[in-house]
Amino acid sequence: MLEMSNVGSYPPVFRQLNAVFPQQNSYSIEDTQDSVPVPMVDLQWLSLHKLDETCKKWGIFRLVNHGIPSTLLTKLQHHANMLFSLSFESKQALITNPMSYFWGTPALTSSGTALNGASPNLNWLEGFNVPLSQLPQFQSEDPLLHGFRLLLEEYGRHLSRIATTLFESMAKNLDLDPKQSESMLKESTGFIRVYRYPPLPYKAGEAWGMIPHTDSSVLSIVNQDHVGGLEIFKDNKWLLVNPIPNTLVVHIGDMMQAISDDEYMGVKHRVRVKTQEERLSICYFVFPAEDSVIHSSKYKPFTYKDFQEQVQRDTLSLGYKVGLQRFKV
Ligand SMILES: O=C(O)CCC(=O)C(=O)O
Ligand SMILES: [Fe+2]
Repeated sequence: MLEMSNVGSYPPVFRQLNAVFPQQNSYSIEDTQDSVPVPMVDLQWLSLHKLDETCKKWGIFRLVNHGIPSTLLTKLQHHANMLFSLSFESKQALITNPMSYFWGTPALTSSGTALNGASPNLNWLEGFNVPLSQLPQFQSEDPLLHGFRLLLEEYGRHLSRIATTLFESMAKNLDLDPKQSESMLKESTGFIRVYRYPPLPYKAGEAWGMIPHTDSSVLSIVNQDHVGGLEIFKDNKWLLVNPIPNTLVVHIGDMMQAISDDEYMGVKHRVRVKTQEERLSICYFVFPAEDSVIHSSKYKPFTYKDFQEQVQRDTLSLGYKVGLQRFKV
């Protein structure tokens, strides 16, 4: 149950309507959403065939036997929760370069600041952006932050191992040009985003933790807590991807979709917020090298930099990302 004393930890924009917390959920996820049997992929006993089929049919899968100790997952979640529960002002002061603290939108500039602009869509979330390759530069005397950094580094090493194994297997399945593959996963392009989705005050009406989108990444790997709220758009329905302990959720990102010539398609997803419970998720994204050209029979040649700039323009002018459609041949 949410403590009123925690309200000072939320960015002010999420507090103004917080005078009264509702006693009951204004809606129930279970009423409107089915839980969906997203396929499981076992990393230890990886079946290339199953992986291929799942990427083609779903664009998303659950990953088990990933080799991340459950104690690391628990410790990281615990640390993230402690950091989020600090006051808003402390987070602004403590989460500094190369990390950044953002809220209201998951769309960030390349330096990690929130791209709020004129966007009419307030996403009900706050987060820490962590560029993994720059993390060693982050120095803090604060023991909580120092511990957080060490955990992120350890977690980042696992995620980079997992993303590499998955990507190499996908590249084999798709018979990708090794030159193209080489620029897709760079040590320098791994990011972690740690999100907290505050509870949605009853009076705030409709708001999404994250509005519907596909990810701009090559691959994204999501570690969600027990609360739930991640939904995917499949067969013309929004379906809940309920949390399963020690199980990650892997998304095919736009860049993987492009180099696979749309054989693997990312699935549109969103995050629903609850009225009484906040949700934590820890997401890893890997992107291509900025300047390497992405070739595809379905899209005009473009670099990830071109793509990101287009996404930023659309986010500012329209309030959402158009994505790969902008590059269709
Ligand atoms: O928090 C989540 O579960 C999903 C986050 C997400 O979709 C994203 O950052 O792109
Ligand atoms: Fe996403």
